Amino acid sequence: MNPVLKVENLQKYYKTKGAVTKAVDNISFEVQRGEYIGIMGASGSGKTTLLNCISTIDHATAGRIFINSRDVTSLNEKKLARFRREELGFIFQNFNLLDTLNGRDNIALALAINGVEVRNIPRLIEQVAADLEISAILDKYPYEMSGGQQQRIACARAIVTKPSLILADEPTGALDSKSAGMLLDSLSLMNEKKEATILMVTHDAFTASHCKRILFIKDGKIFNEIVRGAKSRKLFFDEIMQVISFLGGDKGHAF
Ligand SMILES: Nc1ncnc2c1ncn2[C@@H]1O[C@H](COP(=O)(O)OP(=O)(O)OP(=O)(O)O)[C@@H](O)[C@H]1O
Repeated sequence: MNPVLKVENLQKYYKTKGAVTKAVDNISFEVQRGEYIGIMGASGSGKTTLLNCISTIDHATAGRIFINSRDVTSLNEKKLARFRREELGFIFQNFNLLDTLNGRDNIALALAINGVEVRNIPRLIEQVAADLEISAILDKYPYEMSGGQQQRIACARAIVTKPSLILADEPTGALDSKSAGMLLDSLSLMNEKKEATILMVTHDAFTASHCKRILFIKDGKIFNEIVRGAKSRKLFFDEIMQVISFLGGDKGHAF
């Protein structure tokens, strides 16, 4: 089966005042359907640049990115906008819910924008809410929800359109540890129950320990890769911390 994501010799250089920064320096990797992959690395290592290229928000300097076998580096802006809507789901650090809509309508909007028939929308929302165990908060407005609850609505919004790939940028960054735990449970449910393919950028070793595989980025290159396999989450966490200390991060907040 073709990978959901194939990154091939990706490079992204920034030129500022005569100097060139190689933010992404010849990175290649693949993500298979149903994977839950984390990207870790110190501040400035190139994680966000890599994610922005994959999410088609930024243009690569060289190399190719295939999502569901489509070369997104060759699509024009109009096709990209449609591609993003149909094939990608996004979870941001700051939730990005619309304040004037309740949870249900925030999720409904994603479906409506994708052209889903109005009569099918309530059923799809009930289903995703049951799967992610958020039925009780659907009628709340964002200001009535905790950060963790908002982020779980954002998860539902990201997955309800059945995207090929869900991209999460520091999804636990703005959450306290209890809310982060709830959100991580939602992501694991999405991955296990709905076979969602998730790529998540994070600084945090606890967050990363919920992934099945982690790529470590250093100076724009892949420095190391570790796979959870049959290991417990705790053992995987210890392994992540070992790589981090090798890379020079501190213990409390990973990098
Ligand atoms: N628009 C830009 N113009 C010039 N240089 C940039 C730009 N964006 C990022 N960079 C540089 O590219 C490198 C990688 O930055 P990037 O934001 O991808 O790192 P990161 O790993 O996501 O860091 P952080 O964890 O702090 O968000 C850094 O050296 C950064 O200064």
